[in-house]
Order: sequence, then C-alpha cells, then structure tokens
Amino acid sequence: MTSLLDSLKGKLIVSCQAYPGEPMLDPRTMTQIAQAAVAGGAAGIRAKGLEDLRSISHAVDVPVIGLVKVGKSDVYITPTLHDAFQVAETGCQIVAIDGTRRVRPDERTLAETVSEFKERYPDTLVMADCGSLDDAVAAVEAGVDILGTTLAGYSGERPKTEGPDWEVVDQIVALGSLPVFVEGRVHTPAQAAEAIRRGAWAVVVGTAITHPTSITGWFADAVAAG
Ligand SMILES: CC(=O)N[C@H](C=O)[C@@H](O)[C@H](O)[C@H](O)COP(=O)(O)O
Repeated sequence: MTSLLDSLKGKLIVSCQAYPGEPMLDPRTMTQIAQAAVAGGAAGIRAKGLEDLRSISHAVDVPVIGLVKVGKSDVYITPTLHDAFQVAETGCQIVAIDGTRRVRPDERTLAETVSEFKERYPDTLVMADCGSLDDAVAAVEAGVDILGTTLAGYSGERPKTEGPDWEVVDQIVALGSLPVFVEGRVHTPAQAAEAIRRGAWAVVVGTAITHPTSITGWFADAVAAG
C-alpha cells in the first residue's frame, strides 16, 4: 500500500469523466482518454462508473481511483457501502466515497462505512471526498486513507471559488495527518504546481484536461468577448 501512495507523491492524477447525455459517455472513449493521459504523464487516473472502471483498470498500469455517481440526492459520490463494494470489485486500487458529514442514503456513518468496507477490502484504499475542514477532521477519525478537497464548493459549506479553494487546501494540509489530494477547479498547470507547493500529496485535474465541451466553452466565451 505504501508503494501505491508513494507512486502518487508529488504527481498529477487525471480525472476522466463524461456526464449523462454527453457524446463522450462511453467506456471505450473514456479508456482512450485515460490512456492518452497516462501517455502524457498522469501518475494515476480517476474515473466513474463500473463499466468505465473495469475497462480503464485493465488498460492502464497506474493506480485508478474509482467512484460511482448515484441518484439525485446531495450525497452522490459512491454514497453507500454497497456502492463502495461494487466500485472495489472493478479492480481499482482506491475507492473515492463521499467524505462529508451529511446523512448518507443507507444511513451508515462515514466511520461505519469505512470500517465495514475495510473488513471486506483491506487492501483497497479509501479516499474521502471532503467539502470542508470539519469533514476532513471527521474523515480522519473515520479511518480513511486519503483526504480529497473534491467537494469544497459543492456541499454547501464552502463558497465555490473561481479556481481551487486554497483556504480549505491549506487548512486540510495543516492537519498533517493523511495524504491530501487537491481536487476541484484546478484549471491551469500553474494551479496544479501550486497545489503541490502548498503540501498536497497529489493533484487531481479533470475538466481542464478531459472535458472538451467545457474547455471549448472557455475559449468560445473568450473569443466572443473579444
Ligand atoms: C464535485 C464533483 O462531483 N466532482 C467530480 C468528482 O469526481 C467530478 O465531476 C470532477 O470533474 C472532478 O472532481 C475533478 O474536478 P475538476 O473537473 O474541477 O478538475
């Protein structure tokens, strides 16, 4: 396990996700995107959906962070223990789960979820997608392996900052207890480097690398604005 985390230290992880109704929502397409990201230097891949995860885990030789997005409730990133089991079954090395203090659809606490998960999958790491410092503190107590800033700006506790939420990054890194993966609105190479300088173990970039519709929109808006 240590060597898996070591392989990600100071490195870039690329999140490869397409969303319902989008043309790239296809396991083969996402697998090709993941392979292209690895060719470009990604030390890890983050992906969602059981089919995408099975395909990507076979196709790349770097650690994969897996998740599912389920339902329309506030807690949607691998929300239940059952979801976490299904994600782990795909062969990914790290399972990302909602790491907030909100009520989960199966009404297990985060601590219960992590301990039951670890009983069945002791070798799979758990990344807690947190939305605030208080989430991160609770996630450490719950026994997770990795803290992510993924949900800062999306869980109601923090404002949605233009770029990464550096304040919460600094607060969570200052806990000093677990590796912190900075994720969420990292849109430039300079911001990714800044995350590492601020003490992130790794930095996860999604939209700015793998979501052409958003990237095109950024350019189209700039062009339209003249
Ligand atoms: C909030 C939420 O649901 N985040 C999701 C988590 O897996 C993804 O939609 C993001 O793309 C990912 O976190 C990477 O972030 P960004 O795309 O901003 O680089």
